Amino acid sequence: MQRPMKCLAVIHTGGTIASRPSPDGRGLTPQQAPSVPGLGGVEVHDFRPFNLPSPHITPAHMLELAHLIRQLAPGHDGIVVTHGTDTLEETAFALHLLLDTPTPVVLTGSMRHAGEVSWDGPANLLDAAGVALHPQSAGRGPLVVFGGDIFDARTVTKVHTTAVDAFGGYPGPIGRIDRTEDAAHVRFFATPERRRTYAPSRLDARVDILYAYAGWRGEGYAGAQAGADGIVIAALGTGNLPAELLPLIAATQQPVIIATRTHAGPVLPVYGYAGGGATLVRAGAIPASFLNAHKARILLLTLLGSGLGEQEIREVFEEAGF
Ligand SMILES: NC(=O)C[C@H](N)C(=O)O
Repeated sequence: MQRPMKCLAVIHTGGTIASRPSPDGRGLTPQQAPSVPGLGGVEVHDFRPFNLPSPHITPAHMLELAHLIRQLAPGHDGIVVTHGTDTLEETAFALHLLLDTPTPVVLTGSMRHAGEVSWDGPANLLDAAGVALHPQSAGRGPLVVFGGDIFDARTVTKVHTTAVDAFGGYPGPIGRIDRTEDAAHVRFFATPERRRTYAPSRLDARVDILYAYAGWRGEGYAGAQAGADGIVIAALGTGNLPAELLPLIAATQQPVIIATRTHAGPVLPVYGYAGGGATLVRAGAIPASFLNAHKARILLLTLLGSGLGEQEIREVFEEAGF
């Protein structure tokens, strides 16, 4: 039987978009999920699996969200996920790796809370709903909509701590939504590359991220090597490190992924001085391609949770299977 009108699922997870100043003066806390303003002719179903500031979101929450979306997708034309902005890109990328549903899934949030004159929650929510219900959004994988820009989950990243245009990332938005009084105008400029999806039973491996800096001699590395199932390093430039790291990486049994702390561009094994990218790869490290360190971590968690071994993990990163 055909559904009478379009059905939108809105999954609220917390974040500033659900926050208010706490009555006891502690500061902002997630309290009340917002409702989608003025969506005529659309049946909206709200879900609240948890209500958290996004620094409290874990990979287990991401897996739970993926299960919920899989259940909801067949009965809805689009799905919006509201989320705190701090870790939104990690959840978006996890869903990108976990979901193969054609139903559009769109994440959004806000940078200002409901008590501020510049509250951006309602506009972002309405934009996200407009994109989620747009026929051309299907089959593109999870998207992030913020400030009218549409981003793909693989490349989007938070670029500002306070501005309402808080999201960007190289090479930028893949589309745009603008609203006039009576219509939403959605334009896509690019189609995301094909991606592989994975079905891990758990996302509970321990993957540590270490951040490189001038003069790093490997402080903190031993702890990661002793306890983690995998290590991601936010390295320098095209994926280079101080010389002291080379023997440490060569002696590590777990996968070591080399990302970059630079904000855009690939990791390439070109430099041959001790600690240069070429020497790290010869020592067994795996370049993260264009993924930032925290997305490389989500990918490694997903691959470890799917039971992949080191060689298969290497192939996924090398062949950009994400
Ligand atoms: N704008 C926000 O949503 C930031 C908030 N700290 C969060 O990520 O939950």
